[in-house]
Amino acid sequence: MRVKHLIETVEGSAADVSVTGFAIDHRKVAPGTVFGAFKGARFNGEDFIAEAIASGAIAVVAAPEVKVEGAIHVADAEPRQAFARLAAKFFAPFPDTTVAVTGTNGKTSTVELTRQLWRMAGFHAASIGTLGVTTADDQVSTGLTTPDIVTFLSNMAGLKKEGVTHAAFEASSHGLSQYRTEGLPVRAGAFTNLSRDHLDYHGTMEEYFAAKLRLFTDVIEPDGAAVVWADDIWSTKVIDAVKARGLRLISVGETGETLRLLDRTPTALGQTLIIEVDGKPRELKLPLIGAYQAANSLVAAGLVIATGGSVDQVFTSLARVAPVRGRLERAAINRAGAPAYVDYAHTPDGLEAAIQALRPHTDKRLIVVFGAGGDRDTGKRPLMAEVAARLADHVIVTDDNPRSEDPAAIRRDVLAGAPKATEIGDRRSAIAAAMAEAGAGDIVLVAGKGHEQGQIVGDRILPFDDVTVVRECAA
Ligand SMILES: CC(=O)N[C@H]1[C@@H](OP(=O)(O)OP(=O)(O)OC[C@H]2O[C@@H](n3ccc(=O)[nH]c3=O)[C@H](O)[C@@H]2O)O[C@H](CO)[C@@H](O)[C@@H]1O[C@H](C)C(=O)N[C@@H](C)C(=O)N[C@H](CCC(=O)O)C(=O)O
Ligand SMILES: Nc1ncnc2c1ncn2[C@@H]1O[C@H](COP(=O)(O)OP(=O)(O)OP(=O)(O)O)[C@@H](O)[C@H]1O
Ligand SMILES: N[C@H](CCC[C@H](N)C(=O)O)C(=O)O
Ligand SMILES: [Mg+2]
Repeated sequence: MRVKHLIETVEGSAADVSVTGFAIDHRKVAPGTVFGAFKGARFNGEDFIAEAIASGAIAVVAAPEVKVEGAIHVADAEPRQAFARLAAKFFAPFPDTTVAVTGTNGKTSTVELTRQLWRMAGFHAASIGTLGVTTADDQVSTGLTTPDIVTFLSNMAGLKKEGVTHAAFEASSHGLSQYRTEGLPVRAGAFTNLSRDHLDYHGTMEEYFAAKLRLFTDVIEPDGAAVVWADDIWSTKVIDAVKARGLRLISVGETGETLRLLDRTPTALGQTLIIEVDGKPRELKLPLIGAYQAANSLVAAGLVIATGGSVDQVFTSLARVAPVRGRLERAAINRAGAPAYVDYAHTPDGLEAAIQALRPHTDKRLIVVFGAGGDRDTGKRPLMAEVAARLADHVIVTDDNPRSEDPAAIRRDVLAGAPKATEIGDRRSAIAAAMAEAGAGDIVLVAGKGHEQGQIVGDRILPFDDVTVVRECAA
């Protein structure tokens, strides 16, 4: 591709130069690369412009006031957004039908369920998010929920080349505020919920919400659709923005209008839902437990309907969905017969949802093991503990990715919200204690890490998998 096909304003010989790729890290620049120079949390990409040009960058996307010598300066007050638009032109084409999911909790679950529903409808479908890039025959981890813009767009283009026609991706608030998932046409977007998380980054709930709202005000195509979980306290604001923009609205939940949840009855391995569609009640036997999984299933159903799926087909498929890795995953049953579940709950609201999901499945004790991550919102720590102390019978506080922080100090922050909890720093010992304690009829919940395969201590990732450890402790 030549420069003139990307940047119309360039004239003369520069317009005929070949563009070979895009990079936001100067160390990845090769001859012919377009370099994006952005101010970040740790570095200022503008400091690397000269080095990028020396390595062969032919154009630099940067703020207007920045000095660029020896390459084309694509000046924009929002350089990350301008870079996303250009990179998308370079990497296109993408899967024809692309949808995004935002919200504090439920993004991974919803994109994965959407992928499954599309697949059951006969489409070649994929999802991108915390679990990596998932297709019917492959799962490749990317490390972050929304990887950087270059990885994101090249992954999407790669999926198209593999024949994927339908893709659902997670739009995290970090990703949205850094324009990490932009540039390609988004046919529909979904909002799952908003509750406390990531205030270390966003500062206030209002700012955090504003980052998520951009999906609806800026990112979805003007003639696209929005699926909104209607029962959250922030949902009205999302619905107002969707209506103001003239997007097609699909609302789901007890107060939803498109798919209205009338009743929910837990069963041994799932739940029976009564959902009103077009004025008529329909029964659905969902093979997943917990109110939160019913919510995510309905949002996924909304996305499939928003992109042309039939209601009948969606309902038939929902009865056959497979569990999502690390979300209320039944990992083992101990010698006394107590089941142990692994769940990715890592916010106060998520922990509440996970415990509430399991409550109907025991009339005895519920033992919860959890911790809080280092280098993340510290304010959520005591709040998670308060939830656990209020809703569980025994709380064991342990470590969960301390990262650069002192694990004992993190535990102290957590324990402030649950003074009666047991403290066992080592995660394996904490899980072992819970598994040893659980008697017949009890339930163990190991929360916080879900699918994760490592414990991040300092800058090392030590292999650790909650499901494996639970199984070892049950044996
Ligand atoms: C706070 C945050 O979100 N940081 C992310 C962000 O970094 P940044 O833009 O602030 O980058 P920076 O490191 O300060 O560098 C600034 C610029 O200089 C460039 N640079 C830097 C150094 C150098 O030698 N040369 C160079 O060119 C960088 O490539 C960058 O463009 O952009 C980077 C690349 O896109 C990400 O890797 C990085 O994620 C860090 C590692 C991270 O931990 N992010 C977490 C908090 C995160 O984003 N999590 C959410 C999950 C949220 C959820 O689902 O709950 C996610 O979407 O994964
Ligand atoms: N709809 C929901 N309402 C409340 N809690 C939920 C909901 N969906 C999921 N959760 C809780 O959040 C946890 C994480 O779910 P999931 O991975 O789907 O969310 P996510 O938004 O992708 O999270 P992340 O921000 O880490 O990417 C679950 O294990 C569960 O405890
Ligand atoms: N996407 C979330 C996941 C948190 C998972 C938990 N295990 C932790 O490390 O805090 C984050 O990066 O904040
Ligand atoms: Mg996720």
